[in-house]
Amino acid sequence: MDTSHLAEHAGAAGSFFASIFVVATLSMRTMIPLRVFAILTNIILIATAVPTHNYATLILHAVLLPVNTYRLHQMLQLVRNVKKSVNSDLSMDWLRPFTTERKCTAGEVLFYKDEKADSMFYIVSGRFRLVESGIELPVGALVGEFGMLSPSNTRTQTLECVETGMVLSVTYDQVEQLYVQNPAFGFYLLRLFSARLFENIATLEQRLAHHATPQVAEPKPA
Ligand SMILES: Nc1ncnc2c1ncn2[C@@H]1O[C@@H]2COP(=O)(O)O[C@H]2[C@H]1O
Repeated sequence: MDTSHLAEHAGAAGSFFASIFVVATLSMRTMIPLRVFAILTNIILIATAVPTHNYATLILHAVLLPVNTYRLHQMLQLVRNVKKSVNSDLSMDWLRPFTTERKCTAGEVLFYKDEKADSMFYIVSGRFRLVESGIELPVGALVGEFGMLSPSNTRTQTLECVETGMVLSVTYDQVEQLYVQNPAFGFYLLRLFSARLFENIATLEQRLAHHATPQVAEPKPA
């Protein structure tokens, strides 16, 4: 039986469906649906390349399929870990693949107040202190997000290393990409930012109230 006609039809149908999936993939705005559609496109093109003996397409999509699958797995893991962090304030180890290590020695200043900001830090070890407020940041804390979200993109405080340690730095460009791709990460950042903002407002209110309290004069001895 001549199967060449069947192979031709399978190839044409496959190309038609693959074209639809390519358009769908390229029109996806977020990373997870984009990878899902890319994987479906790879599978269709592999399946249709076999009967038509289109080996170039077969090899290309056989290479792209594991790449897309791995990237999808990474994204899903990221979203899962971010959700855990949002719910229970767990460690942010999931951020590690997107960061650069930086060693800090005691006395070193990571950034100064009012300086232009382009990255945030995740504290891995050592001790770090915000100079103006005196707040000591624990291991596992993320610091430097105000610089990204404030209109002037400048630091609101100075960060000093008190005891030698290590931080992971992540650029705002990278954070913006994660923010757009993962609404859960964006939500985590907003919660962190607003919690600290409220804390700072409460501290300022306390200071103001303290200064506004009328000083009661000591009664003079008779
Ligand atoms: N109340 C707070 N507690 C912990 N960290 C804070 C607090 N307020 C500000 N910060 C951090 O201090 C950082 C100083 O640099 P940024 O302004 O870029 O970002 C700021 C926040 O990440």
